[in-house]
Amino acid sequence: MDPEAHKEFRKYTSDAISTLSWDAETGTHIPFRASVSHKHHTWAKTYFSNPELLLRPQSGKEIRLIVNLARQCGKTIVVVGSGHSPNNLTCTSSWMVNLDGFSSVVSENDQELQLEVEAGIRLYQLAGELEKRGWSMPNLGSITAQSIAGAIATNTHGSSLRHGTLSQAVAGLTIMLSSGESLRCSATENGDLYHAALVSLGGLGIITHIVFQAVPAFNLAWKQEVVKTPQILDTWKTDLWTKSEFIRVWWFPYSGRSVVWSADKTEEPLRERPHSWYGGGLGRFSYELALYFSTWLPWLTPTVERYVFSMQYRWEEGPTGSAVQKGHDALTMDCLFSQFVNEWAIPLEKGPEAIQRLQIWLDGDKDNKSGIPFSPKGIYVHAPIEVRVADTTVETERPWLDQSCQTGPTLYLNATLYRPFLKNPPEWERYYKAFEWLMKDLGGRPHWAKNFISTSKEEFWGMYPKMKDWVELRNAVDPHGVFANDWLKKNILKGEKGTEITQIKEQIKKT
Ligand SMILES: Cc1cc2nc3c(=O)[nH]c(=O)nc-3n(C[C@H](O)[C@H](O)[C@H](O)COP(=O)(O)OP(=O)(O)OC[C@H]3O[C@@H](n4cnc5c(N)ncnc54)[C@H](O)[C@@H]3O)c2cc1C
Ligand SMILES: O=C1O[C@H](CO)C(O)=C1O
Repeated sequence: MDPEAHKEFRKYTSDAISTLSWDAETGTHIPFRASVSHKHHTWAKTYFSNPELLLRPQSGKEIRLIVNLARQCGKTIVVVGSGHSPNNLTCTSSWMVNLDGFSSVVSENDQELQLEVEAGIRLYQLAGELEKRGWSMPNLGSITAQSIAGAIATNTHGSSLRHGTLSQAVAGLTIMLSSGESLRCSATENGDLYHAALVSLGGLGIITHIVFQAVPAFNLAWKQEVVKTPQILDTWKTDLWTKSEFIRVWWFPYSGRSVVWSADKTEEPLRERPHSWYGGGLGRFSYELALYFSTWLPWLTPTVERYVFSMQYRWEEGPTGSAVQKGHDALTMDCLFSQFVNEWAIPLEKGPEAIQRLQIWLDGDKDNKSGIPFSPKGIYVHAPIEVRVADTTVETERPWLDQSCQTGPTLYLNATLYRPFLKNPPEWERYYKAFEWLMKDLGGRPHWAKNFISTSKEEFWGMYPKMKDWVELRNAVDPHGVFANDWLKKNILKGEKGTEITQIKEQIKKT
């Protein structure tokens, strides 16, 4: 941007901030945290964007001020939680809002074990607030860095056939629409908006409050064991997914082995997880370095993965670690460093076929027994492929954009590819194209937050029976398109047009 244009731009946006912070009711300026032309990137540094303004409101009044001004000035708003979505869902050149400063507990209901919180609260903060009260989150994914609103907006899940996705623990929410109006929603109040907003993709408004349904605090006794992968397939329909409350499987396609992690609630005393040099900084750095070299010598990848597997776990079958930890500590893990993650939800019963066909493909796919119409030649992948489940057989209405299987329990296959020192792995797009072809062949739908690369707007409309309802409701509650952000326009919204941007001062005087 040339110096004159940049000077003009800074004046325009400093006007915006001074206008933004003016509170007509009190005739004073609200102290406002805003930064001009912010540099945003996702956690994994997979995507970058340059929002014109990053605004960090600390109160509901400030949030309403921002929404009203954005509407009046034809700006779009993208709310960013902790920016952990690996795709470009939170990228924008317009206004970005972050609620890290809007993260307090509002009220609690001891009888119902419910906590109402401001929506910027991070999961680890929420876990701490619940623990103070002797409560816990019923289920969790791999980390707790996300904001609660951000985690549910893309339908974050854990791995248990006795729990659904995290959205299932949301008993109610309050959403501020582009009109500036706030609506409380639940299964019995504004039910349609509630089911649309439970997986909102940031497209309906700013979720300002969430009523979280907790459970009594619990500790988990967990163990992990190395098994030959065929054993996973043999026990798929018997007790693999039912023998414990929480179960996740890490599949190592070059080792012929998988690790089964299982956990159940316990009264036993806490017992720390085993430490090894491999699990610390040195092990993590040595893995990243080895993967970096394998980006130059891809054929080395299987050897690296087998070495890392034997260091991290063990080669022969059998137990490889156990502990007793608080629920939210046991369920989370170190997800290492920058990565692409391409995760799809398919019907649980299709799991063995998915794993067998992908393994055949990765082994070279002689005679094209996998049925995947792309060559695996020269493609080497990283491990593990995460194999996780959710109980999506609940009778109550599901979130409209819930990517889980609608007719029974769901399997999630997560094809993680690491980016050692931010370097993309070779042939990653060819791998993902083949993986996604297989997932679609098995009736799958991609995780909204992750790095899917070959699903069109038309395909999404075919995948989701409630998509038309969701878009119609979205357009009805946001006629000005304040929350019709770039990602939604590219992936979901048909024929959406943004509004013209006019001068902020003149705009405010008129209203
Ligand atoms: C290391 C790592 C581990 C992960 N583990 C798992 C896992 O185990 N299981 C799983 O399913 N996913 C997992 N994820 C994905 C992650 O849970 C989701 O991407 C989640 O959406 C990120 O939450 P966030 O707060 O960072 O939201 P962001 O990525 O910042 O935003 C996500 C969406 O939420 C919207 N949003 C945020 N706040 C609000 C608000 N207040 N009102 C309205 N919209 C809002 C944003 O606009 C955006 O559309 C993982 C990601 C990483 C990087
Ligand atoms: O998106 C995700 O990243 C981690 C894997 O590293 C995980 O479990 C996800 O889900």
